[in-house]
Amino acid sequence: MCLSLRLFVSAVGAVIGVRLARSLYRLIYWRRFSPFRYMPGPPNPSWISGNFGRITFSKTQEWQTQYGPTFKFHNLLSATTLYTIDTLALHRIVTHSDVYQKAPMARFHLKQLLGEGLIVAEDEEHTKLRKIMSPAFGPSQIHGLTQLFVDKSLELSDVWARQPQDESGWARIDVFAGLKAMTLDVIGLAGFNYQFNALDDTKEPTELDGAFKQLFLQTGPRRIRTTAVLRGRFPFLRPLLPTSKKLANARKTMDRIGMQLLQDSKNAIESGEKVAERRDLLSLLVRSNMSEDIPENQRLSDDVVVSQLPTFFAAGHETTSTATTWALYALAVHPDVQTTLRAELQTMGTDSPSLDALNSLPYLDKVVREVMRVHSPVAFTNRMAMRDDVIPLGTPYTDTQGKQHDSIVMSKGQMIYVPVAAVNRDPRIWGPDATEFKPDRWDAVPDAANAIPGVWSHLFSFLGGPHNCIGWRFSLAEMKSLLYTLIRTFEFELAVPPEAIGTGTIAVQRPLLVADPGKGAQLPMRVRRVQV
Ligand code: HEM
Repeated sequence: MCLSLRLFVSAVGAVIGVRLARSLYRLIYWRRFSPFRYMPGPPNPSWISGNFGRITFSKTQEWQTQYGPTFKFHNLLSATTLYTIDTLALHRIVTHSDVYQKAPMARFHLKQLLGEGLIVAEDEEHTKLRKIMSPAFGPSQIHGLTQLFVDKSLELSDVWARQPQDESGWARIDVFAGLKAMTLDVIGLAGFNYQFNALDDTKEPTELDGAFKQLFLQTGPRRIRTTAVLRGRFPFLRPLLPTSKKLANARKTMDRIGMQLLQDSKNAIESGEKVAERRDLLSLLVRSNMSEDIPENQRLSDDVVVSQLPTFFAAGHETTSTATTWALYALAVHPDVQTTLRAELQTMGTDSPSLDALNSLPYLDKVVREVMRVHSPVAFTNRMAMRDDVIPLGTPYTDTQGKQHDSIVMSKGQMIYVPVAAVNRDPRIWGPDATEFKPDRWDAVPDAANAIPGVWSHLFSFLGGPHNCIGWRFSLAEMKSLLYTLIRTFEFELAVPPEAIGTGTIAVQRPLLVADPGKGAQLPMRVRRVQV
């Protein structure tokens, strides 16, 4: 072996040795000295996988009943993870974004997919991006986009009306697929003035659609997935384990098309012609970035602007289609609510309501809030402590030695599971019927709900603090437009028993068939035109 190769192998060996020693030290530390060692929580079934893979909503509910609102579980490689639905603790976690951030491993994976988007930025970079992007998501912008939301909802209802029907007029439709196509078309046009044409089955999928699908493919050969996990977990392995070729090609296509779209937006803005017509988020972002309010040295580079496209795509499209799918599920399971909602919507004499008109419908508003509470589309997120801290607790926990704690001592590196859906369904806040779908509960919001540190409606669905969902107004306007159009036009029933519908274990809670999860997200429904 030549000298340089020997030196290289020794250097890699030394790095691996140091990393392993550090991991071992951390493990011994967590086991013997961590403030978490006496925190209650489920037993660790495996040193390698911990409780990972078993963490479903119902499992965490079981643990909550057994161990209380604050407990620990074990993640991969037995990493201790804090679980808490204590609203005082969650307030500190989401509002102190200098201390509690997405873990480096999560950010690494997100960056691989999305580039330098808002969702991966932290600290000053995040503040800067958020300041430039916020105007694109403000109330007047969303008013302007509502016509697009309604037009696309009408297009979806035309597609559904054309589906084959039985003799009573019922069609069997996977509503999730239709809603996904609709929200894809919307995010293309509203996000970056791009026609995906997903609702038009006479058109071939676009090149950008293909690139995004490739990028966000959940599955892939086991070797590729394992490599991705190793690259995320052990940064020093990254130069030795290259990313998948398909992923790299998809990113290249996306960046190339993104640059073209950005150039189009810049040309339109500079020529001054279409400024008033261009309402897409990208054009607004470009305009905001060029405005005099933003000092030259604070402006975003083209690469960073283009990186926001996959972020809009990832964060803004399946979340809203998932939420609306669950709304149709809830309305099918509660036909009385569906009938009351339809009666309210039919009082409006137009197919094309404005956002103000949609917002003036009180029952629609209650239904949307209740869907976002019971069927929170993002069930959880994660944070890591970037430095030592103490988290106050509203409800103290008793450790396994019988000692009571009114705060949690956090060490740098401590992982936290932020249980969004569990907070929205906490019986201590919403009462014993917390898991039931009852839109009328919004006539009298319980006082305890005021403590939920969420940006919207006493709910945690869009999170709170500096990283709250920037697209919450966008999403609610789109969802209301969809429900307005679809419920006025069609009746909905489930095509399978409610127990046959489940959810996966990933953060976005898509519906799937319990008997056939391999087929992916779907919600088969019976749909027919409203009988007059
Ligand atoms: C029902 C629909 C939606 C739900 C439930 C939802 C939920 C969330 C949640 C929980 C977060 C915080 C994630 C975290 O920090 O760990 C988030 C962040 C974000 N969402 Fe949404 N979202 C929805 C729709 C949208 C839409 C329509 C867009 C854009 C068009 C969008 C764009 C974003 C972005 C860019 C972030 C990152 C914000 C930041 O870190 O400052 N979301 N969303």
